[in-house]
Amino acid sequence: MKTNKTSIPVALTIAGSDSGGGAGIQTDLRTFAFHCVHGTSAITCITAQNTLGVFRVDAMPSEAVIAQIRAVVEDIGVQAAKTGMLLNQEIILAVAQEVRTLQINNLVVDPVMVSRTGAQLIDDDAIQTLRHELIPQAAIITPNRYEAQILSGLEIVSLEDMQNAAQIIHKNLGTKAVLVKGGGMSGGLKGVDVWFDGERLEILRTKQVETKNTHGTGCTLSAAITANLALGKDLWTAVQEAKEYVTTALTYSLDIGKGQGPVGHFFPLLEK
Ligand SMILES: Nc1ncnc2c1ncn2[C@@H]1O[C@H](COP(=O)(O)OP(=O)(O)OP(=O)(O)O)[C@@H](O)[C@H]1O
Ligand SMILES: Cc1ncc(CO)c(N)n1
Repeated sequence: MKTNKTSIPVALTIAGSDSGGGAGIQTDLRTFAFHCVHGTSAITCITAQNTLGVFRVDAMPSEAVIAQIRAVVEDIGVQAAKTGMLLNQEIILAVAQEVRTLQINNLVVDPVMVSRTGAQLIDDDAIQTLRHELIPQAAIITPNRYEAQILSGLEIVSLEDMQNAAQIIHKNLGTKAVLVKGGGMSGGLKGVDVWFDGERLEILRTKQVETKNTHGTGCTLSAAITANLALGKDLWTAVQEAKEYVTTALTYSLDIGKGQGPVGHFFPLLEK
């Protein structure tokens, strides 16, 4: 039997491993697969994590992160890439240098700094390096409420605050577009995101999904944007379709573990 020689877009995720499979590398690769995009990865750290929390984090040596990125880009090539949990200043610097040297385009930076519950995940030096070295190379960054507060210097409680923060971040940080995510907002703003690209200020609204199982929403959203860019979609279309994807994944979220379960990606199969 002859094999089908399939040409397929390729995306790269530079992120941490989540042993519970709900966020990080695991959900990124799953998201790429459900977009029919071949997923490649550079692992930055290994978390011992489940639906209840993160119990241990081990960083990879920055040389190992560099080697993974080079192995993928120099042989296979990537149409788009995303960064997730980069953990420390040394890894952020290494990633920023590789992105520059290898001329990785269509870069989506999910600036994982603070969890949706408000806990800071990386130290202050690392935040400065993310801000000055990596974010200026991004096509889009996707901060949650708390990350947008750090990057803009604004306290964010209202939709107007989200809009102002998106504009300040765009002006000060040199990224092409900003999506401030509303998962950490209260009341009717949960699920409302704000987009700014220097010209258009848009509000992405969706129905609020009533579930405690929201683990991995941020990773899924940025991975879906990356997959859509790898497929050749423009940035705004990539974001709109990714927002629809994460909303559907939330409505199919998985009731596993004793805490916050992950969003569910199997809906295209379940809906058949
Ligand atoms: N209950 C909800 N209903 C609808 N949309 C939601 C809900 N919770 C989060 N979202 C959406 O999920 C996406 C991720 O946003 P969120 O603010 O949760 O990111 P995050 O904090 O980076 O996520 P994570 O928990 O993975 O770290 C956004 O599009 C947000 O609007
Ligand atoms: C590995 C990893 N990356 C990102 C997040 C943020 O959701 C997480 N909890 N774990």
